[in-house]
Amino acid sequence: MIRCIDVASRLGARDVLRGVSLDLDARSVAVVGDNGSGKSTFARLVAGLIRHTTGELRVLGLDPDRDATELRRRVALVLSNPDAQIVMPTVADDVALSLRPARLPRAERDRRVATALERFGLDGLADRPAHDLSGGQKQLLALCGAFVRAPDLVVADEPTAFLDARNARLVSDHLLADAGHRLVVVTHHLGLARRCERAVLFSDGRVVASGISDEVVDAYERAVAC
Ligand SMILES: Nc1ncnc2c1ncn2[C@@H]1O[C@H](COP(=O)(O)OP(=O)(O)OP(=O)(O)O)[C@@H](O)[C@H]1O
Repeated sequence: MIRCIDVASRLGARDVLRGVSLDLDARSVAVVGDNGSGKSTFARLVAGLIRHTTGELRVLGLDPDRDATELRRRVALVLSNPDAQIVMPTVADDVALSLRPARLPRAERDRRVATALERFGLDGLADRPAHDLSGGQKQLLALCGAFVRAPDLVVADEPTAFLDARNARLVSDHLLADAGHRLVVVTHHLGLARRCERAVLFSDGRVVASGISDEVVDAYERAVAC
């Protein structure tokens, strides 16, 4: 799913990621580490939002430099702040916006939006103003907008950050569901990280551990306890 060979990312005057080499072929990968360790930068690289400076990167076999359009079509990004992702006035219109690039016939677009809203329990809220939703409902709306496109890879950056335990569980269940997509999730929620197949631990812009998620999270917890 993701292959990095000695990848570096320089943002402004800073080398934010350095010497990142990874070969990840799991259905779900958690990205963990301290604040400022480079997790979000890694997520943005994988989603094609920013370019790496040196090294070789492949995501779903695609080269983000050469295949940027294809990468954006196949990868959906979900951020921790759902307000930042709401563009359209109503819930249904906001989800439909994600399908605009697909140029579907109106009936097909409406059908897919309705199915997605139902899947995320938002079908009763289709005509509500999107900004009036609760924090948890907005995060579900952001997920809905990502999943309606049937992406091959979902990259989620702290998707449970503002959620209560119930909604965090709901969002995690949707992200981890076996629905034909792969997942890369940046999270400080180590329970969610442990539910992923693999995990990567970042420290100061470098990968310091990668492998079975329980083992990587154990290593992180030991490092934090020191
Ligand atoms: N556009 C930028 N220009 C310069 N420095 C940046 C930029 N974006 C991020 N950084 C720096 O890169 C480092 C890593 O940031 P990043 O957001 O990837 O960390 P993170 O591990 O996701 O942190 P957190 O857990 O706090 O969200 C930080 O020191 C940050 O200040």
